[in-house]
Amino acid sequence: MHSPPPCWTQPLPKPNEHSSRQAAERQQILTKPPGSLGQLEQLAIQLAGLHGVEQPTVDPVRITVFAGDHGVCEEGVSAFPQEVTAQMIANFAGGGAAISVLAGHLNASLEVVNLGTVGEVPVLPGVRAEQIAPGTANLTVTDAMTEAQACAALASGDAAAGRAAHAGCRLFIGGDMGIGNTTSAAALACALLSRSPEALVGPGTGLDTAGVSHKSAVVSRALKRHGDNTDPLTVLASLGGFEIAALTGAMLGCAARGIPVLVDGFIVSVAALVAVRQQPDVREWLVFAHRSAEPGHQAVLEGLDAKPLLDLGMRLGEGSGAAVAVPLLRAACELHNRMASFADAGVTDRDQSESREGSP
Ligand SMILES: Cc1cc2ncn([C@H]3O[C@H](COP(=O)(O)O)[C@@H](O)[C@H]3O)c2cc1C
Ligand SMILES: O=C(O)c1cccnc1
Repeated sequence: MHSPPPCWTQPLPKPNEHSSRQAAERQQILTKPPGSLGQLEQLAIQLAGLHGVEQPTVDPVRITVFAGDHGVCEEGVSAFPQEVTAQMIANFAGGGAAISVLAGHLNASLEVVNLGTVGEVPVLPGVRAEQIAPGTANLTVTDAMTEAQACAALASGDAAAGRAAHAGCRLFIGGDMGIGNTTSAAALACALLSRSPEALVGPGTGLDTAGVSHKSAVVSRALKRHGDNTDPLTVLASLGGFEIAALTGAMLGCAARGIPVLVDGFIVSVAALVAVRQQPDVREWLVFAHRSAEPGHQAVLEGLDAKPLLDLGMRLGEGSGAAVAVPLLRAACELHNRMASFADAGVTDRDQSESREGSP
């Protein structure tokens, strides 16, 4: 009997309202016009509530990249061949991938979880072999995963959240690697948001216009086969991927353990959408890092009522867009924790001057 990890159904913790209130009050006494640090103020207050402290920090940061292959690649939906998934796992371990460089630059710990690739992956440092199958099934023909496989992937993600908690991490970034996964993510988003493939399918790694049309038709066939079921586990198993399901499990697992998640681009946001449909309370634990250039991302962000911090035209995945936003979260915390108050710095506050002006 396979079942999803406990975070799939158990109540998730709420942010600590007392700490957010304390942090909001602190923002009012720092030596700046109230609100002048814009979104950085809201970020510090949100992180304070999530960590249950007046003065939050996001370090140490954990980045976990989940990798898996997609059976739908046999429909010709990616500009790149499927063997790239396994090759990139080796590149993550070797330090040459974008996310490897960013993790080193940020002093964040990086782990890679291989959930199953067509190409063989040797034993590599930093790569966990958690093979479910050598890839999902072709989702135009049959369910991408059995429910047992989807549950195994959710559990892998939850276990990654558990390792991050055990290591004392205060911020989690999930990344994706899987050639063909923009097709799976678009199909999931169409099913959950009741949108047409034409609205959500994009070029992924670089399809031309004809390629995008073909990919839309592939997603249409998948949706026809799937039907109108919107149960999150059913949709995930039918149209998802191992790495997408693991990302969903990781986000729920992080919320369950009180770890905020910095959400990357299109793929990770779709995994977040699945998580939110299952457990709406997970939403409060998510900070959205960037808007991907993959056109479907905007609709997914709207479905999550999310306003991302950055819009850099990035469309890589791997957790790279989230990694790039880490310095903003660090800056928000540093400013919040280290700026002087009006009283401590001997700077006249607005109310003080008003009361002086008002006095006879
Ligand atoms: C060298 C390389 C590195 C990547 N790193 C992330 N992706 C990203 O692109 C893929 C999704 O796009 P599509 O659906 O068009 O295949 C995923 O593997 C995603 O992680 C990469 C893609 C390539 C080619
Ligand atoms: O935004 C993403 O996550 C993305 C976009 C294109 C290709 N891979 C990932």
